[in-house]
Parts: sequence; structure tokens; C-alpha cells
Amino acid sequence: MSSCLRFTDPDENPSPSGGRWEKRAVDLGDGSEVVYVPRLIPRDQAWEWFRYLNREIPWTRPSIRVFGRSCVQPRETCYIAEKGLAPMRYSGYQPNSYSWEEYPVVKDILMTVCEAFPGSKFNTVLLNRYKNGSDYVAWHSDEDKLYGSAPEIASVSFGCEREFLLRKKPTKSQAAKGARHSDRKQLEHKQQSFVLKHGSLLLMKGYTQRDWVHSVPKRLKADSIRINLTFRHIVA
Ligand SMILES: O=C(O)CCC(=O)C(=O)O
Ligand SMILES: [Fe+2]
Repeated sequence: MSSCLRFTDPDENPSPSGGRWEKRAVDLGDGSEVVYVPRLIPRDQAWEWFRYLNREIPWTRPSIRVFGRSCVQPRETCYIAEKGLAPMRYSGYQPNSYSWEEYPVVKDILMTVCEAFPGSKFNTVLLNRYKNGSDYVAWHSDEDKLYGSAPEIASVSFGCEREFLLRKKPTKSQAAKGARHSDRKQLEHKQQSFVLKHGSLLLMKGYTQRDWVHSVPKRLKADSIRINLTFRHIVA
């Protein structure tokens, strides 16, 4: 069950720059926070970029390992990274890394993110394409020492609106006891839901990767393509 979001508005205390966007911050507690920008990119510009990404990106649907079993990833992927960075790996899969120079529009999207959040730093991007509502991303966190202890991850969405869920990870003692029914119920209340709109940005900050997991569940009514870019910063 997803709880209703209660937003605070950081623009009530505008920062020196990056203030021309409506931003909705959600404090998840204990040092975790997300900021949702519903209209990072104007609608027509976002459709133009959607068409470019859909057409030009070399999408692949790799085999990954989940709980020791090989399966086809339930969405298409591409990875772009600065040269010389440590390789990225998830679920037993190490994507080929393409260069930023080959995809100028991806750089333009990154520039827009950096204008909205001056001071943020990103050097890689993982792109995902969901052909329709049967494509999804399962519960996971992007916690990896490659990204440091409290990474900022900027997620920009295009095309079909999809639900994005965030759920608190069980604490060590909850995990040790095994998720009893009452604990499970408690954790369900610590779930947040966002409908990520065409041209929107969701910034995950602080301990969101350490303490929360996220997913984009199957939605059989979603009948068109969604493209998502998660900008990340590899520290080593
Ligand atoms: O598609 C999304 O909104 C999220 C993708 C994601 O979580 C990931 O690539 O790690
Ligand atoms: Fe993720």
C-alpha cells in the first residue's frame, strides 16, 4: 500500500540558482530524501528528445542473473560513461560503455539536470526502455561502492507515465528475525509512490540507496514506450 505524499516546497526558500523549476521535496527520514521536478523539460522538447533516444540509442535486452538463475532482462538498456572509469556491473551483467560524444542529446539532458541542480555531478548514465507495461524493474537499490556512501542519482523520464515505488529496507534486526507479519505491515506503510511524468526528474539523495529499495512494477494498462535515464557519479 502506498502512502500519500506530503511535499514541502524548497522554492519557498529559493536557492541562488536552479530556482525556475517547481520542485517537490519528500523527506523520507533518517537522511534520505527525494526531490521531484514534474516539468524539468518542456513537453515538446521532451517529445523531440524521446524520439531521438528511441531511434538512436543502441538498445539491448541482455541476459542477467537473478537469484542464481539466468533470465532476459525485462527492459532494454544502454550505458554511457566517461572514459577510464571503473566498469559498472549489475546482476552479473557488465554493459558495454558508450561515449557521451556519440549521443549529444544525452549531454543536453544532463545539462538541463545540472541547471536545475547546480553543484550536482554525474559522469555515467544508465538508460532503460520499457516497451509497454509488461516491462519493469524489480525491487533493488543502486547501492554500490562505485557511487560512494550517499550518492545522488537523477532519474529523467520520457513517454508513457509509470509508477515508481520506494520502500524502506528492513533494518538488520528485522531481517534477522525474518519479516514477521506485523513487521511486513509496518514496512508497507513506509512505501512511497510517484507517477513519473513525461519530461520529469526524480532526484534520489542522501541515504536513499542504502536504506530504501525502488521499483517500476508491471502495469498492464501502460500500452506505450517509456524511456528513463538515471544519471550517476562513479567516484573511483
Ligand atoms: O526506470 C526507472 O524509473 C528506474 C530505473 C532504475 O531504477 C535503474 O535503472 O536503476
Ligand atoms: Fe535503480
